[in-house]
Amino acid sequence: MRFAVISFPGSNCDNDLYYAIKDGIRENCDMVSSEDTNLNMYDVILLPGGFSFGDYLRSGAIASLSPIMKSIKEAANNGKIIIGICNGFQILTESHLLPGSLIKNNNMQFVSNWEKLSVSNNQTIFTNEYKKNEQINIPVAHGEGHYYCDQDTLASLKDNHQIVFTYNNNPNGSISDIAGIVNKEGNVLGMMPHPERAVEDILGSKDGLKLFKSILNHNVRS
Ligand SMILES: NC(=O)CC[C@H](N)C(=O)O
Repeated sequence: MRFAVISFPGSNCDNDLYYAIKDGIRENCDMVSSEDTNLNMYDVILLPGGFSFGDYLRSGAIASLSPIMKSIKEAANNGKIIIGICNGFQILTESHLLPGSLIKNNNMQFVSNWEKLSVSNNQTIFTNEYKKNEQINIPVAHGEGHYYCDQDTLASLKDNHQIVFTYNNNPNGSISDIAGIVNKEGNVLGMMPHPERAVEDILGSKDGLKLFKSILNHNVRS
């Protein structure tokens, strides 16, 4: 599989993500600028964490207007695999590739901690290596990580099993403890915690590695 990590001005987790793919699961990976427009050669597109465009306006709002976003939307509609982590999740909601939005943490503070997550849905492209309700340790680092959506959207997320990860000790006020969701079709994942920072024991956990390994079980040609 060919992976692309999209680098936006202000991304700061792009190298970590590149490392997780190259060294963690030993797959082909390129760094692609958000100013580029062609993603045809890639099977998996990764939007990293960081502070794209300084988080001005709202986190992810300006990045969602980048030249690369047209190709990302096309790729998503064609069923390619897309993952947005932290700022990447914010960019995906701002681009309406995922429902809802990320707003300021309830305590109005930046939170940087290890969090216990539950894998609420292990039947996805991203979680098939985990057990159902497996407890995993993944770090968070965000100021605008409170996932918010209206009640109809929440009901539809639940009905369609789109809630993939939940927090055991909600650090930001997210509705229904949501830490990560997929789109209805199941090919786009957004999550606030950082699996790419948990890919080897020396980092404190390698619970994030199974997320990237899960993708390899998906037949891209099917
Ligand atoms: N680590 C990150 O991606 C930070 C996300 C975002 N800029 C926030 O603080 O909410």
